[in-house]
Amino acid sequence: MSLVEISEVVKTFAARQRGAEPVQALKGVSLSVDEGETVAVIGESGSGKSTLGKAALRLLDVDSGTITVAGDEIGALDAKRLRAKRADMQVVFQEPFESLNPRLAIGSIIAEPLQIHRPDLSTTEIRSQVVQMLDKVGLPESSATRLPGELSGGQQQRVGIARAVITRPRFLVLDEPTSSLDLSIRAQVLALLAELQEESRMAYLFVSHDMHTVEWISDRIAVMYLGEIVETAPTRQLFDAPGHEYTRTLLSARLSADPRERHAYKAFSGDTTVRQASTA
Ligand SMILES: Nc1ncnc2c1ncn2[C@@H]1O[C@H](COP(=O)(O)OP(=O)(O)OP(=O)(O)O)[C@@H](O)[C@H]1O
Repeated sequence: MSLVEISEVVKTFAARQRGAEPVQALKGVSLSVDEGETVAVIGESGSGKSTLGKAALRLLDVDSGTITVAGDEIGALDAKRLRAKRADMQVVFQEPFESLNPRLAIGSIIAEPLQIHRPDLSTTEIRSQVVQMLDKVGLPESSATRLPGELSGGQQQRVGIARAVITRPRFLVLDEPTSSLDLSIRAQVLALLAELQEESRMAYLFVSHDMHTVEWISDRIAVMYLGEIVETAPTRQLFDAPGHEYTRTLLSARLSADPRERHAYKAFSGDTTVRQASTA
């Protein structure tokens, strides 16, 4: 059994506008992630990638299906056990600044998960772990007293990563963690994520629309289209010999979430469901 087992997950959202149809964001999605493995989820905007990432951590409840993380079916946990389980499964979002409290010093932000999950630790122990963590993510110790707004985007994302891994989770969801960063900084942050994974054997579910990023970081790739996984394959195999026609379109278009580039999909002529959707 894999560290993370997602099985037949269905999630429907009520329509955002009155009178519109509900959105079936996940239509029976199954996916597994092993210890030490990075599985990327790719697909165009609105295909359900973020919903899958959130469901995998029970940041939202699903309609049906099961998600097991390190032996616990997270949908079945009561509030107290779910809270404890959060030490084991964490998330890094796309916009570091939006996910950091602008009024808290960096040291306090990174310490917070430890204060919640490790009440046995003394203030001195927590402080020492925060200092070690700053070093590990490549930030100077002096940044502990700074506010998020005083750091660059890349440094802010290092803080987001430090906060996510300080409780030594076994499973990390990374939702476009480098999309808001400049290319050179992006490479550094990806290298940091790879290094952390190598040390701790964390399982990564890596949501992205950037083919270059996923080619570099992932072991396997799941391709999502309109709430379904249409193909899962080892990264090299997916790039060299994509099995599904939609994947081929994604690769040739070097998918962008930018709607102005959506016209690329008009060229797609895959199976009926996909063709109908791409021209809708
Ligand atoms: N809270 C919500 N209420 C209603 N609809 C939602 C909600 N969250 C997501 N959706 C819809 O569910 C579908 C999947 O959204 P999701 O954000 O998972 O896609 P995505 O592939 O991550 O897209 P992006 O790359 O733009 O982040 C979309 O049609 C979206 O509009």
